[in-house]
Amino acid sequence: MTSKLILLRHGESEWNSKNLFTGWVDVDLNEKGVGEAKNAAALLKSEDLLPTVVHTSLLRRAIHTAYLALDGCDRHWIPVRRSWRLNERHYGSLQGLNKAEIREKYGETQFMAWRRSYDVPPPEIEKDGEFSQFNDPRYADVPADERPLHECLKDVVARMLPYWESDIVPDLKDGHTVLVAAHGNSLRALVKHLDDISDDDIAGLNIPTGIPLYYELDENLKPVVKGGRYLDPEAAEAGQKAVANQGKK
Ligand SMILES: O=C(O)[C@H](O)COP(=O)(O)O
Repeated sequence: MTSKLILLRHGESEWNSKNLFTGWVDVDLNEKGVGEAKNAAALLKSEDLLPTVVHTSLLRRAIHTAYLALDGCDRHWIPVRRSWRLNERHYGSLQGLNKAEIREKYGETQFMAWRRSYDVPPPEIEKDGEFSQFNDPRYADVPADERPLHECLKDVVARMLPYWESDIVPDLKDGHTVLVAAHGNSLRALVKHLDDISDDDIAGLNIPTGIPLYYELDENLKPVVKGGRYLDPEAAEAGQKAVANQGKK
């Protein structure tokens, strides 16, 4: 028996369009992002891929996207599970800063090391800084020494995988069609795991906003088709290029 897993990065956010590093800052979708989330619903419906359970992060852009995508295919009533472990990568002291300005100031190599290297985290954020979430009540249950002040992708893999194993895998094994509505880098971490992508090669993988990526998984929860399948491959390719080029304008 195979399992059905749908990964969905939130639609474009207010800060995506302003080209700002976002990370754990809780910004909402912009109008385009709302449209993308509604379009994701249409894509799911057209393939009869109707989720029976949804997992989201604790950030409103993913929560809002999940709601719109589910509402649009009449699945607004399914069980929802949320975890900080699906949050975007914590972008440390870069949160709130403009990507093009950071690229200009530090150069392409450092900029890309912070964005896409596997194990170079951006600088730590000050705990009480303007864009810090250290004292946000939604993370009160996360032990203080596990509440990140910055993260590289390796850190995201380390905090996301326990949730995959403890909460998502059991739903897949129970036969659910699982929707994971999350973020560019938490989904890169999950795709790295699913497709067994090397630490070097993951640098080249970008996830577009708002386009469902469907994986059929075998009994060992390995993809039947490596890389899965975007429900709108053309739009996904354009979206991936746009993400790759962020900071260049
Ligand atoms: O947190 C952010 O700024 C993004 O949404 C993900 O950014 P990245 O593609 O620059 O890693």
